[in-house]
Amino acid sequence: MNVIELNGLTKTYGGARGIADLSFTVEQGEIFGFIGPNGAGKSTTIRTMLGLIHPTSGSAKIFGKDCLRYGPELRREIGYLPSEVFYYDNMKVKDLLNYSASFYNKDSRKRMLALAERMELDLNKKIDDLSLGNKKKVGIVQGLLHEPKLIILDEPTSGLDPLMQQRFFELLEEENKKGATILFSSHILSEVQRLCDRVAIIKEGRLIALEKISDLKGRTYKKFKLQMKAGSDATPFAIPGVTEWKTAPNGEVSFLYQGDINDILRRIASLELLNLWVEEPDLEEIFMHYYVSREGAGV
Ligand SMILES: Nc1ncnc2c1ncn2[C@@H]1O[C@H](COP(=O)(O)OP(=O)(O)OP(=O)(O)O)[C@@H](O)[C@H]1O
Repeated sequence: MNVIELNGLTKTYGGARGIADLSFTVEQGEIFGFIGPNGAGKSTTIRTMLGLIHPTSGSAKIFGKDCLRYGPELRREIGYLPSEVFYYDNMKVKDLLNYSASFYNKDSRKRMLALAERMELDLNKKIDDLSLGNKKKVGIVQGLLHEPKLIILDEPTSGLDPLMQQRFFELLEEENKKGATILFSSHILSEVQRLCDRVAIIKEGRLIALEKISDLKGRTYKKFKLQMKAGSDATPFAIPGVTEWKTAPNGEVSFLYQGDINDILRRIASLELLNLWVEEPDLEEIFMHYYVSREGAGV
């Protein structure tokens, strides 16, 4: 079953680009990464999905229901962590969380205590006195309090230290095992690599790729680094499939390659080399390729 379904979703802000013609689905039980550089349109997409802003055209459905028409009903089933959290600073953490819990027909007290303990959040502190990372934890507990079926996280880890990030990821994995579907928006690519099954890549408001993480990592790209003898000719590498071409003053050359591995090895064999390395690129390097250009060789 599709938990999220976007069809040609478009939002312009007074003529300026927000998002354009976005279509993708997220299935029940997935941890889905939503990746893009700053200003790509991630928050706009999420706010439209939550029924908080009106799309200019196209539609967004959650659990098969239109996000605008059924907004309030759907939001009860969603845990949302916005990229920036704002609170009434004078409140105590527990008062805020109890207030949030009162919107749902569940007794969330036990869950609140368990989540707060897990995330080392002091419920008796005033929100005013909390650091940025601790405020983020309030948002996390608030978002997960009602055991939502869909968890939408917009840049969730900013401000969390590495230990807390780890705890948070474990928590998300547990929620996912219990059946929650998760949409995780980020520009930090290693997070997506660690947690997600599939990823949508968005750039300048448009979807530019939709991939399984395993496909992205496994078969598509290899990273070559080679040290050529001085004065060697690099033209054998001016072929489609070679991107991210970089040269260093010591004659070292590196590039990403996508294509028939025999083809590139024959070209390498035609050169006089001092050294050669073949590595798995990390996702960062692969995504950079998407961000910068989708065409041709970089030689
Ligand atoms: N309220 C608004 N009014 C006008 N333009 C907006 C508004 N909100 C977003 N935009 C524009 O829409 C585009 C997408 O912005 P959005 O905040 O959705 O991107 P993002 O991927 O979430 O970026 P970031 O990672 O920086 O938060 C940007 O060009 C932004 O300037």
